[in-house]
Amino acid sequence: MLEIRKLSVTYPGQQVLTDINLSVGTGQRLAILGPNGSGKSTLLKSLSGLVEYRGEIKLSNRSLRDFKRIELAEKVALLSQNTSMYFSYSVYETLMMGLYTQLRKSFMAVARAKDKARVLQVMEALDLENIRDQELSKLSGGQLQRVFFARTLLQNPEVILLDEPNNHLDIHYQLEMLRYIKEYFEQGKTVIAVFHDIDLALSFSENILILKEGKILSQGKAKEILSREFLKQVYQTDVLDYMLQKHKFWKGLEEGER
Ligand SMILES: Nc1ncnc2c1ncn2[C@@H]1O[C@H](COP(=O)(O)OP(=O)(O)OP(=O)(O)O)[C@@H](O)[C@H]1O
Repeated sequence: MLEIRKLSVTYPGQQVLTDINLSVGTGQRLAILGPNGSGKSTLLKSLSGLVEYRGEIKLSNRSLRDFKRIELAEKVALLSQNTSMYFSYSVYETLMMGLYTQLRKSFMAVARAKDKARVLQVMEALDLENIRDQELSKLSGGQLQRVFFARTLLQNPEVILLDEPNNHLDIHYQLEMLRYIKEYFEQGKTVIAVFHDIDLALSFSENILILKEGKILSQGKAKEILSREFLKQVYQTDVLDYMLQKHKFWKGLEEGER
């Protein structure tokens, strides 16, 4: 169980999150939506101990502040937008690093055959074998995103935080990633993900949280909280009208117009 009470974050000269209260049960999935700059990434960063915060964050009844850095890395993994620090490593090396927290637990400080087999399995699932020896600096945006997603999976944490996991991915990989995340859910992992694409967010989870200007505007089941007026208020645009226009195009395809 992840419990957040009166969480506030201030960057120099700017309060970014204010009085966030939230509980996410073990094995639950939660989609976070909200306009640019509303504090979504900052919320994920505070849950992974990367920013200073006021208030309290508890994981399994223990304050995040009481975890040692490496202990927290074993429990919480963040797939973030900022991944440039690994650029001189190969795909395979990066994925092996994802296993680091697991290897620490074993008596041997080297990867066991079982661990290497897991890396190979995840590489295969995410179509990464053909680029296993390439440096990260030479990959496309979508390949990179898959590498970092694979690395997050290999960390095998209790809580997975995904910041726009569908970024750079074509439709095939977006759906593959959703499938993978669902498998995680079935294994009792808590997954919290930030989305800009509302459709993808809804495919990911019926539980949603809407942030605006650093505050929780609403939280609950999508069917209960999303309305035309509410979405207009969140995004300052008629989201429903846009969705219906899109739908007409697909309906036309289905009905053999093209
Ligand atoms: N390291 C930082 N130092 C100072 N201000 C920051 C920092 N990171 C983010 N901010 C500011 O905090 C606010 C919230 O940023 P955050 O990245 O959390 O929003 P977001 O909802 O994830 O945005 P987006 O949808 O554009 O990714 C923004 O005004 C941003 O400029």
